[in-house]
Amino acid sequence: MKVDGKHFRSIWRECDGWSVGAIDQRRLPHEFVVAKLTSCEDAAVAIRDMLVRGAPLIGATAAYGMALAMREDASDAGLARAYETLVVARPTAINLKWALDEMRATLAPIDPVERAEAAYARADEIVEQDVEINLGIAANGFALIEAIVAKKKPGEVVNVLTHCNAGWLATVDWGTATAPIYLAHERGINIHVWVDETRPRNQGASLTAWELGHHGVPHTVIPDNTGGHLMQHGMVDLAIVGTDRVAANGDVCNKIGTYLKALAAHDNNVPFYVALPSPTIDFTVNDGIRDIPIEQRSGAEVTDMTGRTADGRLETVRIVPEGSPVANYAFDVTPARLVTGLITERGVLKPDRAALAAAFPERIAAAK
Ligand SMILES: CSC[C@@H](O)[C@@H](O)C(=O)COP(=O)(O)O
Repeated sequence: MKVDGKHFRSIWRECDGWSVGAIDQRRLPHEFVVAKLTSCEDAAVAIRDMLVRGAPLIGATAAYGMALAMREDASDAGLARAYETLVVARPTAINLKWALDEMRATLAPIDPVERAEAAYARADEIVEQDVEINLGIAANGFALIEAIVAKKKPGEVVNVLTHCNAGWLATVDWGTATAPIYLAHERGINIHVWVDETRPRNQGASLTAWELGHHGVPHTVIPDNTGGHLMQHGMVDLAIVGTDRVAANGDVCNKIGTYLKALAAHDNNVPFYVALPSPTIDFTVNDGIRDIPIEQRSGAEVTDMTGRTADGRLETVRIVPEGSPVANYAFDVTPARLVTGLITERGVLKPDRAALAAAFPERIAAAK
Protein backbone atom coordinates (compact mmCIF):
# COMPACT_ATOMS: atom_id res chain seq x y z
CA MET A 1 0.00 0.00 0.00
CA LYS A 2 1.04 3.63 -0.34
CA VAL A 3 3.05 5.70 2.15
CA ASP A 4 3.45 9.30 1.01
CA GLY A 5 2.83 8.26 -2.59
CA LYS A 6 5.40 5.44 -2.54
CA HIS A 7 4.38 1.78 -2.66
CA PHE A 8 5.47 -0.23 0.36
CA ARG A 9 5.02 -3.73 1.63
CA SER A 10 5.59 -4.54 5.28
CA ILE A 11 8.54 -6.84 4.47
CA TRP A 12 10.77 -7.33 1.44
CA ARG A 13 14.12 -8.65 0.21
CA GLU A 14 16.66 -5.83 -0.01
CA CYS A 15 18.52 -4.96 -3.27
CA ASP A 16 21.55 -6.98 -2.11
CA GLY A 17 19.32 -10.02 -2.68
CA TRP A 18 19.75 -11.57 0.76
CA SER A 19 19.07 -9.19 3.65
CA VAL A 20 15.49 -8.43 4.60
CA GLY A 21 13.86 -5.03 5.05
CA ALA A 22 10.87 -4.46 7.32
CA ILE A 23 9.01 -1.45 8.63
CA ASP A 24 9.78 -1.02 12.34
CA GLN A 25 6.22 -0.98 13.67
CA ARG A 26 7.32 -0.04 17.18
CA ARG A 27 8.11 3.44 15.90
CA LEU A 28 4.81 4.13 14.17
CA PRO A 29 2.92 6.43 13.96
CA HIS A 30 5.67 8.78 15.14
CA GLU A 31 8.52 7.74 12.84
CA PHE A 32 8.74 5.72 9.62
CA VAL A 33 11.88 3.65 10.07
CA VAL A 34 13.04 0.66 8.03
CA ALA A 35 14.94 -2.09 9.84
CA LYS A 36 17.41 -4.44 8.16
CA LEU A 37 17.39 -8.09 9.25
CA THR A 38 20.63 -9.95 8.49
CA SER A 39 20.43 -13.10 10.61
CA CYS A 40 18.02 -15.68 11.94
CA GLU A 41 18.47 -14.12 15.37
CA ASP A 42 17.51 -10.69 13.96
CA ALA A 43 14.28 -12.21 12.63
CA ALA A 44 13.51 -13.93 15.94
CA VAL A 45 14.11 -10.71 17.89
CA ALA A 46 12.00 -8.70 15.39
CA ILE A 47 9.08 -11.06 16.03
CA ARG A 48 9.57 -11.25 19.80
CA ASP A 49 9.96 -7.48 20.27
CA MET A 50 7.09 -6.74 17.85
CA LEU A 51 9.17 -4.78 15.36
CA VAL A 52 6.95 -6.89 13.10
CA ARG A 53 3.62 -8.23 14.32
CA GLY A 54 0.30 -9.51 13.03
CA ALA A 55 -0.11 -13.22 12.35
CA PRO A 56 0.63 -13.37 8.59
CA LEU A 57 3.61 -11.02 8.84
CA ILE A 58 5.02 -13.03 11.73
CA GLY A 59 4.88 -16.07 9.42
CA ALA A 60 6.53 -14.23 6.52
CA THR A 61 9.30 -12.93 8.80
CA ALA A 62 9.94 -16.42 10.14
CA ALA A 63 10.22 -17.74 6.57
CA TYR A 64 12.89 -15.16 5.75
CA GLY A 65 14.50 -15.88 9.13
CA MET A 66 14.91 -19.46 8.02
CA ALA A 67 16.48 -18.30 4.73
CA LEU A 68 18.91 -16.07 6.64
CA ALA A 69 19.76 -19.04 8.85
CA MET A 70 20.54 -21.21 5.81
CA ARG A 71 23.18 -18.68 4.69
CA GLU A 72 24.87 -19.10 8.07
CA ASP A 73 24.59 -22.87 8.51
CA ALA A 74 22.60 -25.06 6.12
CA SER A 75 23.41 -28.35 7.85
CA ASP A 76 20.65 -30.52 9.32
CA ALA A 77 21.64 -29.23 12.76
CA GLY A 78 21.48 -25.63 11.47
CA LEU A 79 18.02 -26.23 10.07
CA ALA A 80 16.77 -27.71 13.34
CA ARG A 81 18.33 -24.87 15.35
CA ALA A 82 16.74 -22.18 13.17
CA TYR A 83 13.33 -23.85 13.48
CA GLU A 84 13.60 -24.06 17.27
CA THR A 85 14.81 -20.46 17.59
CA LEU A 86 11.99 -19.02 15.51
CA VAL A 87 9.05 -21.19 16.56
CA VAL A 88 9.13 -19.93 20.16
CA ALA A 89 9.36 -16.23 19.25
CA ARG A 90 5.61 -15.72 19.91
CA PRO A 91 3.13 -18.37 21.03
CA THR A 92 -0.35 -17.53 19.74
CA ALA A 93 -0.25 -16.80 15.98
CA ILE A 94 -0.24 -20.21 14.28
CA ASN A 95 1.05 -18.66 11.03
CA LEU A 96 4.51 -18.74 12.64
CA LYS A 97 4.54 -22.53 12.95
CA TRP A 98 2.77 -22.93 9.60
CA ALA A 99 5.47 -20.95 7.77
CA LEU A 100 8.28 -22.78 9.54
CA ASP A 101 6.72 -26.18 8.76
CA GLU A 102 6.43 -25.15 5.10
CA MET A 103 10.07 -24.10 5.05
CA ARG A 104 11.27 -27.26 6.76
CA ALA A 105 9.26 -29.48 4.40
CA THR A 106 10.99 -27.79 1.44
CA LEU A 107 14.49 -27.77 2.90
CA ALA A 108 14.85 -31.03 4.85
CA PRO A 109 14.83 -33.39 1.81
CA ILE A 110 17.40 -31.44 -0.26
CA ASP A 111 21.19 -31.27 -0.21
CA PRO A 112 22.48 -28.65 2.29
CA VAL A 113 24.42 -26.86 -0.48
CA GLU A 114 21.12 -26.08 -2.19
CA ARG A 115 19.25 -25.03 0.93
CA ALA A 116 19.97 -21.30 1.08
CA GLU A 117 18.75 -20.66 -2.46
CA ALA A 118 15.73 -22.91 -2.01
CA ALA A 119 14.89 -21.20 1.30
CA TYR A 120 14.79 -17.74 -0.27
CA ALA A 121 12.68 -19.05 -3.14
CA ARG A 122 10.16 -20.70 -0.77
CA ALA A 123 10.06 -17.63 1.50
CA ASP A 124 9.38 -15.43 -1.54
CA GLU A 125 6.50 -17.76 -2.47
CA ILE A 126 5.02 -17.54 1.02
CA VAL A 127 5.17 -13.75 0.80
CA GLU A 128 3.53 -13.62 -2.64
CA GLN A 129 0.92 -16.15 -1.56
CA ASP A 130 -0.05 -13.91 1.35
CA VAL A 131 -0.79 -11.04 -1.04
CA GLU A 132 -2.84 -13.32 -3.32
CA ILE A 133 -4.82 -14.66 -0.38
CA ASN A 134 -5.58 -11.17 0.87
CA LEU A 135 -6.88 -10.17 -2.55
CA GLY A 136 -9.25 -13.14 -2.33
CA ILE A 137 -10.38 -11.98 1.12
CA ALA A 138 -10.86 -8.48 -0.31
CA ALA A 139 -13.19 -9.77 -3.04
CA ASN A 140 -15.22 -12.00 -0.72
CA GLY A 141 -15.53 -9.36 1.99
CA PHE A 142 -16.41 -6.73 -0.58
CA ALA A 143 -19.53 -8.72 -1.50
CA LEU A 144 -20.70 -8.41 2.12
CA ILE A 145 -20.18 -4.64 2.05
CA GLU A 146 -22.00 -4.39 -1.27
CA ALA A 147 -24.97 -6.22 0.24
CA ILE A 148 -25.13 -3.60 3.01
CA VAL A 149 -24.84 -0.77 0.48
CA ALA A 150 -27.79 -2.25 -1.44
CA LYS A 151 -30.02 -1.77 1.63
CA LYS A 152 -29.00 1.87 2.15
CA LYS A 153 -29.91 5.13 0.47
CA PRO A 154 -27.54 6.04 -2.41
CA GLY A 155 -24.23 7.39 -1.05
CA GLU A 156 -25.12 6.68 2.58
CA VAL A 157 -22.08 5.80 4.68
CA VAL A 158 -21.21 2.19 5.59
CA ASN A 159 -19.75 2.02 9.10
CA VAL A 160 -17.30 -0.79 9.85
CA LEU A 161 -15.81 -1.39 13.29
CA THR A 162 -12.41 -3.08 13.60
CA HIS A 163 -10.17 -4.07 16.48
CA CYS A 164 -6.36 -4.07 16.68
CA ASN A 165 -4.46 -3.94 13.39
CA ALA A 166 -5.33 -6.56 10.80
CA GLY A 167 -4.24 -4.19 8.07
CA TRP A 168 -1.47 -4.29 5.50
CA LEU A 169 1.08 -3.76 8.26
CA ALA A 170 -0.03 -7.05 9.84
CA THR A 171 0.32 -8.95 6.57
CA VAL A 172 2.59 -8.50 3.55
CA ASP A 173 0.09 -6.21 1.80
CA TRP A 174 -3.62 -5.31 1.85
CA GLY A 175 -4.32 -6.81 5.28
CA THR A 176 -7.10 -9.23 6.11
CA ALA A 177 -9.83 -7.25 7.91
CA THR A 178 -8.86 -4.13 5.97
CA ALA A 179 -8.66 -5.77 2.53
CA PRO A 180 -12.43 -5.51 1.83
CA ILE A 181 -12.39 -1.98 3.28
CA TYR A 182 -9.58 -0.82 0.96
CA LEU A 183 -11.32 -2.42 -2.01
CA ALA A 184 -14.65 -0.78 -1.13
CA HIS A 185 -12.91 2.59 -0.75
CA GLU A 186 -11.15 2.16 -4.11
CA ARG A 187 -14.48 1.31 -5.75
CA GLY A 188 -16.05 4.51 -4.51
CA ILE A 189 -18.17 3.18 -1.65
CA ASN A 190 -18.67 5.72 1.11
CA ILE A 191 -17.01 3.71 3.86
CA HIS A 192 -16.01 4.83 7.36
CA VAL A 193 -14.08 2.80 9.92
CA TRP A 194 -14.44 2.91 13.70
CA VAL A 195 -10.93 2.05 14.90
CA ASP A 196 -10.67 0.57 18.41
CA GLU A 197 -7.56 2.02 20.01
CA THR A 198 -6.71 -1.52 21.28
CA ARG A 199 -5.04 -1.15 24.62
CA PRO A 200 -2.48 -1.84 25.87
CA ARG A 201 -0.21 -1.57 22.81
CA ASN A 202 -2.67 0.56 20.85
CA GLN A 203 -2.24 -1.15 17.49
CA GLY A 204 -5.54 0.40 16.38
CA ALA A 205 -4.68 3.96 17.35
CA SER A 206 -1.06 3.72 16.19
CA LEU A 207 -1.14 1.42 13.17
CA THR A 208 -4.66 1.02 11.76
CA ALA A 209 -5.34 4.75 11.96
CA TRP A 210 -1.94 5.44 10.34
CA GLU A 211 -2.63 3.02 7.48
CA LEU A 212 -6.15 4.20 6.82
CA GLY A 213 -5.05 7.83 6.99
CA HIS A 214 -2.26 7.30 4.46
CA HIS A 215 -4.73 5.60 2.16
CA GLY A 216 -7.38 8.30 2.54
CA VAL A 217 -9.99 6.03 4.15
CA PRO A 218 -12.31 7.99 6.49
CA HIS A 219 -11.94 6.69 10.04
CA THR A 220 -12.41 7.62 13.69
CA VAL A 221 -10.30 6.29 16.57
CA ILE A 222 -12.39 5.29 19.58
CA PRO A 223 -11.53 4.11 23.08
CA ASP A 224 -11.97 0.35 23.32
CA ASN A 225 -15.08 0.70 25.49
CA THR A 226 -17.05 2.66 22.88
CA GLY A 227 -18.14 -0.05 20.43
CA GLY A 228 -21.15 -1.24 22.45
CA HIS A 229 -22.55 2.27 22.67
CA LEU A 230 -22.14 2.82 18.92
CA MET A 231 -23.86 -0.49 18.16
CA GLN A 232 -26.82 0.35 20.43
CA HIS A 233 -27.33 3.53 18.42
CA GLY A 234 -27.19 1.92 14.96
CA MET A 235 -23.80 3.43 14.20
CA VAL A 236 -22.06 0.18 13.19
CA ASP A 237 -23.19 -1.78 10.10
CA LEU A 238 -20.71 -4.60 10.54
CA ALA A 239 -17.59 -5.53 12.45
CA ILE A 240 -14.59 -7.10 10.71
CA VAL A 241 -11.58 -8.25 12.73
CA GLY A 242 -8.52 -10.36 12.03
CA THR A 243 -7.33 -13.44 13.90
CA ASP A 244 -4.17 -15.16 15.09
CA ARG A 245 -5.61 -18.66 15.11
CA VAL A 246 -8.94 -20.25 14.21
CA ALA A 247 -9.65 -23.61 15.83
CA ALA A 248 -11.23 -26.49 13.94
CA ASN A 249 -14.55 -25.78 15.71
CA GLY A 250 -14.57 -22.19 14.42
CA ASP A 251 -13.51 -20.49 17.67
CA VAL A 252 -11.48 -17.38 16.87
CA CYS A 253 -8.44 -16.15 18.79
CA ASN A 254 -7.59 -12.49 18.28
CA LYS A 255 -6.28 -9.45 20.13
CA ILE A 256 -7.58 -9.06 23.69
CA GLY A 257 -10.97 -7.35 23.69
CA THR A 258 -12.23 -8.95 20.50
CA TYR A 259 -14.54 -11.22 22.52
CA LEU A 260 -16.22 -8.25 24.22
CA LYS A 261 -16.88 -6.66 20.82
CA ALA A 262 -18.41 -9.91 19.58
CA LEU A 263 -20.70 -10.02 22.63
CA ALA A 264 -21.82 -6.45 22.02
CA ALA A 265 -22.37 -7.19 18.32
CA HIS A 266 -24.44 -10.28 19.16
CA ASP A 267 -26.61 -8.29 21.59
CA ASN A 268 -27.26 -5.63 18.95
CA ASN A 269 -27.70 -7.82 15.86
CA VAL A 270 -24.58 -6.37 14.25
CA PRO A 271 -22.88 -8.87 11.90
CA PHE A 272 -19.50 -9.88 13.30
CA TYR A 273 -17.07 -11.17 10.66
CA VAL A 274 -13.56 -12.51 11.02
CA ALA A 275 -11.16 -12.23 8.05
CA LEU A 276 -8.46 -14.86 7.82
CA PRO A 277 -5.99 -16.44 5.44
CA SER A 278 -6.10 -20.25 5.44
CA PRO A 279 -2.67 -20.59 7.17
CA THR A 280 -4.38 -19.16 10.27
CA ILE A 281 -6.61 -22.25 10.62
CA ASP A 282 -5.28 -24.78 13.13
CA PHE A 283 -6.99 -28.11 12.56
CA THR A 284 -4.98 -29.64 15.43
CA VAL A 285 -6.94 -27.54 17.94
CA ASN A 286 -10.53 -28.67 18.44
CA ASP A 287 -11.57 -26.27 21.18
CA GLY A 288 -10.18 -22.75 20.84
CA ILE A 289 -11.12 -21.55 24.32
CA ARG A 290 -9.48 -24.50 26.04
CA ASP A 291 -6.48 -25.15 23.84
CA ILE A 292 -5.12 -22.03 22.11
CA PRO A 293 -2.11 -20.71 24.07
CA ILE A 294 -2.64 -17.10 25.13
CA GLU A 295 0.46 -14.94 25.16
CA GLN A 296 1.06 -12.92 28.32
CA ARG A 297 3.27 -9.91 27.77
CA SER A 298 5.19 -7.51 29.97
CA GLY A 299 3.24 -5.50 32.53
CA ALA A 300 5.10 -2.43 31.28
CA GLU A 301 2.75 -2.41 28.27
CA VAL A 302 -0.09 -1.75 30.73
CA THR A 303 1.64 0.56 33.21
CA ASP A 304 3.43 2.79 30.69
CA MET A 305 2.38 4.80 27.67
CA THR A 306 4.62 6.36 25.03
CA GLY A 307 3.68 9.35 22.92
CA ARG A 308 5.05 12.44 21.24
CA THR A 309 5.20 15.65 23.22
CA ALA A 310 4.16 19.00 21.74
CA ASP A 311 7.83 19.84 21.12
CA GLY A 312 8.37 16.60 19.18
CA ARG A 313 10.09 14.37 21.72
CA LEU A 314 9.03 10.77 22.33
CA GLU A 315 8.24 10.33 26.01
CA THR A 316 7.16 7.32 28.08
CA VAL A 317 5.06 8.00 31.15
CA ARG A 318 3.67 5.71 33.85
CA ILE A 319 -0.11 5.77 34.27
CA VAL A 320 -0.56 3.10 36.99
CA PRO A 321 0.43 3.61 40.65
CA GLU A 322 3.81 2.14 41.56
CA GLY A 323 3.24 -1.24 43.17
CA SER A 324 -0.19 -2.03 41.65
CA PRO A 325 -0.07 -5.47 40.05
CA VAL A 326 -1.16 -5.66 36.41
CA ALA A 327 -2.16 -8.48 34.04
CA ASN A 328 -1.46 -8.41 30.34
CA TYR A 329 -3.18 -11.19 28.38
CA ALA A 330 -2.52 -10.32 24.75
CA PHE A 331 -5.33 -12.36 23.15
CA ASP A 332 -8.77 -13.78 23.86
CA VAL A 333 -10.98 -16.34 22.16
CA THR A 334 -14.37 -15.56 20.68
CA PRO A 335 -16.60 -18.63 20.59
CA ALA A 336 -17.78 -19.65 17.13
CA ARG A 337 -21.43 -19.05 18.09
CA LEU A 338 -20.74 -15.29 18.20
CA VAL A 339 -19.12 -15.19 14.75
CA THR A 340 -21.39 -14.44 11.79
CA GLY A 341 -18.93 -15.69 9.19
CA LEU A 342 -15.29 -16.32 8.36
CA ILE A 343 -14.08 -14.31 5.36
CA THR A 344 -11.46 -16.47 3.66
CA GLU A 345 -9.79 -16.55 0.26
CA ARG A 346 -12.21 -19.34 -0.69
CA GLY A 347 -15.42 -17.64 0.34
CA VAL A 348 -17.35 -16.58 3.43
CA LEU A 349 -17.71 -19.68 5.60
CA LYS A 350 -19.84 -20.70 8.54
CA PRO A 351 -17.59 -20.89 11.62
CA ASP A 352 -17.68 -24.63 12.07
CA ARG A 353 -15.60 -27.71 11.40
CA ALA A 354 -17.66 -28.93 8.44
CA ALA A 355 -17.40 -25.66 6.52
CA LEU A 356 -13.69 -25.23 7.25
CA ALA A 357 -12.90 -28.81 6.29
CA ALA A 358 -14.92 -28.59 3.07
CA ALA A 359 -13.16 -25.39 2.02
CA PHE A 360 -9.64 -26.41 3.03
CA PRO A 361 -9.38 -30.22 2.74
CA GLU A 362 -5.61 -30.07 2.12
CA ARG A 363 -5.08 -28.31 5.47
CA ILE A 364 -7.06 -30.90 7.39
CA ALA A 365 -5.08 -33.67 5.67
CA ALA A 366 -1.77 -31.98 6.60
CA ALA A 367 -2.86 -31.70 10.25
CA LYS A 368 -3.27 -35.47 10.61
C1 LIG B 1 -4.05 -9.97 9.91
S1 LIG B 1 -3.46 -9.84 11.50
C2 LIG B 1 -4.53 -10.72 12.58
C3 LIG B 1 -4.08 -10.63 13.99
O1 LIG B 1 -2.73 -11.00 14.06
C4 LIG B 1 -4.29 -9.22 14.57
O2 LIG B 1 -5.66 -8.95 14.61
C5 LIG B 1 -3.69 -9.16 15.94
O3 LIG B 1 -4.31 -9.51 16.91
C6 LIG B 1 -2.28 -8.73 16.03
O4 LIG B 1 -1.74 -8.84 17.32
P1 LIG B 1 -0.25 -8.38 17.59
O5 LIG B 1 -0.05 -8.65 19.06
O6 LIG B 1 -0.15 -6.94 17.22
O7 LIG B 1 0.65 -9.26 16.75
